[in-house]
Amino acid sequence: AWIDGEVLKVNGDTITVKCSNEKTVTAKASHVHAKDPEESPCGVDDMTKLAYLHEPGVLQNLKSRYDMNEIYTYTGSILIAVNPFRRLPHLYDIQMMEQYKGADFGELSPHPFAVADVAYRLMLNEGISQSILVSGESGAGKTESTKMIMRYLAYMGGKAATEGRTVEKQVLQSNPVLEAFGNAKTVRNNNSSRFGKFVEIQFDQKGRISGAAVRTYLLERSRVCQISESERNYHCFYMICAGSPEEREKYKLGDPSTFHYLNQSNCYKIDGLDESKEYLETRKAMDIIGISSEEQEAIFRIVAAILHLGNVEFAEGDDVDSSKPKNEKSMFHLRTAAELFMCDEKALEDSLCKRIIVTRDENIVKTLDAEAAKGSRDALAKTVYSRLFDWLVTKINNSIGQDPTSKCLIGVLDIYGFESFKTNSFEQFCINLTNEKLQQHFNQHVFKMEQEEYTKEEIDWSYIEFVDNQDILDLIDKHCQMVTTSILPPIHNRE
Ligand SMILES: Nc1ncnc2c1ncn2[C@@H]1O[C@H](COP(=O)(O)OP(=O)(O)OP(=O)(O)O)[C@@H](O)[C@H]1O
Repeated sequence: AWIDGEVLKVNGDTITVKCSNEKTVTAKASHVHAKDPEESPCGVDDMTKLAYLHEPGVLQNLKSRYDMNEIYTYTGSILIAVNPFRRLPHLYDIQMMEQYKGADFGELSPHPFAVADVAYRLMLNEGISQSILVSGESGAGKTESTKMIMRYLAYMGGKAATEGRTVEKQVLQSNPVLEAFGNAKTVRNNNSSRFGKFVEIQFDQKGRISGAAVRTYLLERSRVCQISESERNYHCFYMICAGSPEEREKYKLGDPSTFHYLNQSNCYKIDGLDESKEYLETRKAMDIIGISSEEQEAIFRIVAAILHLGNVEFAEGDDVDSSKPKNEKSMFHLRTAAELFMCDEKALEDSLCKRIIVTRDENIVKTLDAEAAKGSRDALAKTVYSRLFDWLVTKINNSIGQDPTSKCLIGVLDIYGFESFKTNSFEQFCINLTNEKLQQHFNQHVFKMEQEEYTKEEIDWSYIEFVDNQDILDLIDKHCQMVTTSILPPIHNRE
């Protein structure tokens, strides 16, 4: 970390500093940064007001503010949020929304409501659609910030005292449903979104919410079958295991530890989270969105079926390179999965233990060995789950409904940030590439376009050095396009 100090001696490009931890250090001048001796201990609410804008200055400012419970800071029109890791309800209540309503940007303390308010006013006054990008690494607080922004927009654009399901209520209630199926506990975040989303809120000419749509990206499918230490599978699996005794009986469910897809990590509970309560809340949210009880029943049947599917193990079959369910226990889970999927048990078994190769003249059935059958089982579980997720999103969109006459919308992009694990897969590659693209968008708008404008208007300014990642993007983007067109089958066949 950076440390405070007092300069004792300057010798060419080396500087000797007496640090606040009493150590004396000699360092290269480029590694030492100036500090404003008159800087306020409370920091500044906009980084552009800092006398010296460099990394230690920015970090020091954020820390000073955080120590005073100020978790938000501006850098011009960008809002930086530092995760408080504790509830701060007073920051987000109705009185707070009232205060930010129509207030000039920068007049009040930095806040997501202020960003949402600017977007709302610009949309109303200039008739131009707006987008708010929320980015940061896992656990930084993106989803929480997105929810605040959506709450504010729902407050501003809500219809007063309307009975029943209003669009804004439906939009807000889509969060718990998406979170139940798309969020999971990770090492860094107990409620980590394992998908990206772009929420579009449409408004009529009077600025009232008239429709909405949620677009989701890159659901982490591998988690359905494989979880690392200290992590969990998607919340909905644990919720259904905590359902009422009748439901557990109906779905033939037991403790999460009895299911292979849940017991790989020895982590079942999340502190302070009551799974059975969450389950009821999710059901309630589904009611509000307009998912019928039959549909809800079908959704949870599939969730339970996936758990049973994961418990089907395979043994060598009678023929060479063939397989069959390992024992009576596996047969039970296969039967239950088939019942819940409402499909033929034999057909399900065949789909796991055999593969059909389609040639021009005939269909050849090839048996699979036990290892390959396990692969088919996992592929089926992942595919069914991701289709269930996509179906839910479509259902949410159909229920909320879009307004074909709407001219303006505000989009909020909440997409997961850079990830780097011990072992990284294709999923991390896609996530990081997306983030690089967002960074490029940011570079374009904040540096490139701004500086071009300065040059055009012949304003005297000093060029800001920034790392431009365009070369990397071109390398991957163009290379990927070549690979995609030359080798890979269409997306839906690419298990
Ligand atoms: N403004 C806030 N007030 C209170 N708690 C917060 C706030 N922001 C974040 N948190 C806490 O931090 C946790 C992680 O935040 P969040 O889920 O928003 O992170 P994220 O950036 O969306 O992470 P991921 O990319 O993993 O989904 C939340 O569950 C919440 O406990």
